[in-house]
Amino acid sequence: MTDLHLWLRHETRTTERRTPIVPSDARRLVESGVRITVEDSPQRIFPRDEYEAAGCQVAEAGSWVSASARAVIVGLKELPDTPAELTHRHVFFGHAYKGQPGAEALLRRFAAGGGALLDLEYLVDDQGRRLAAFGFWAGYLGAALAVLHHRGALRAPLVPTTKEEMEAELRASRGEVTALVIGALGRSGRGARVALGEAGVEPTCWDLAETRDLDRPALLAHELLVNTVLTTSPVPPFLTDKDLDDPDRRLRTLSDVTVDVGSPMNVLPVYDTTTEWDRPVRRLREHPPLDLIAIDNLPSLLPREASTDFSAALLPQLLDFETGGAWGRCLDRFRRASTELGLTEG
Ligand SMILES: NC(=O)c1ccc[n+]([C@@H]2O[C@H](COP(=O)([O-])OP(=O)(O)OC[C@H]3O[C@@H](n4cnc5c(N)ncnc54)[C@H](O)[C@@H]3O)[C@@H](O)[C@H]2O)c1
Repeated sequence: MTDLHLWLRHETRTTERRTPIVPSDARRLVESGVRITVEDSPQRIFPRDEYEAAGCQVAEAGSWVSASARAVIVGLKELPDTPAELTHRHVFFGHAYKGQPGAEALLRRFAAGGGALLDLEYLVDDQGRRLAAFGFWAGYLGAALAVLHHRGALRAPLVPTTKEEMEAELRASRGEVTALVIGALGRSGRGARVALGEAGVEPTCWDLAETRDLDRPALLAHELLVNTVLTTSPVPPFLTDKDLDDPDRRLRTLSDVTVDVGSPMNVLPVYDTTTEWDRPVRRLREHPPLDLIAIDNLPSLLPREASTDFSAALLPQLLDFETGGAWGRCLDRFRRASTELGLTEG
């Protein structure tokens, strides 16, 4: 028997239809003695009935603020701006350790309330490998949208779809295109290669070895670039404004899956705002044209597939919540970030 009480919160972003725990995995947790409360959420891809049938209790959207202190609040994306003091342990993607905009403010809220961020991005094994990630589907969609746009076949606004529908669109699209995937050996890179393959495109694949001494003319000679790198220390940018102004540039479509906008790790400091589902493409240059796709919630476009894979990876970690070393590492990372900001004593 465990004392663990997980509280699955509603996501405030209206386009966020994913969930980190799908009903079938919620059932497994309940069967192992975990108590689960699920907030009602109009946009979540799995309906509340399926969670109820799995043995979860249902609560109102946003009611986590008054959940018992020992409940662990589980979500994916950003918290609402209130309350100012965060008292619970929160499991989600905080984007708070790379100096991102809003990072310090979030950590201050935890410091003020005595709560803790257990950031899913830092849930790693003892070799530092991520244990649960959406990367594959992010890369898949980043490349899929790019190739569809490049071929004049992208419809906006974007709406959530299924793998079968996306695959059919990719197969039906036509047109020669030279594509480069950077970060090709990672999860997103693999997804990008699969999507391009479905579109009949064989991309050039670069990873660490190929960017150590960056061949800029070779990069600019591709028509489509999908960036899927995950950097933990600053590296020289892959593209600068000067490259964008190069009249010989063949690059026409840039899909940045990494979207490290505003972070010192950003390898594409040639734009400063993401693009969104209603206007997924923004023109960065006219002569010659260069279009940008930089959407930071790509896997939400395939909410069922992305949630199911993510939840399957998270389940063993949740079953191991009280004893798992991975959560201890997450907590250590949070404490280190708070100490570095002078919010807590080291
Ligand atoms: N846009 C979205 O919706 C979305 C969703 C999920 C993940 N992401 C982001 O996608 C990125 C990739 O995630 P992942 O799960 O694929 O990570 P990953 O660790 O599986 O793969 C990253 C790859 O980048 C490579 N790499 C690192 N530095 C490089 C460099 N300087 N040059 C070339 N290659 C380099 C690594 O060797 C690795 O193969 C992350 O930044 C993640 O936050 C975005």
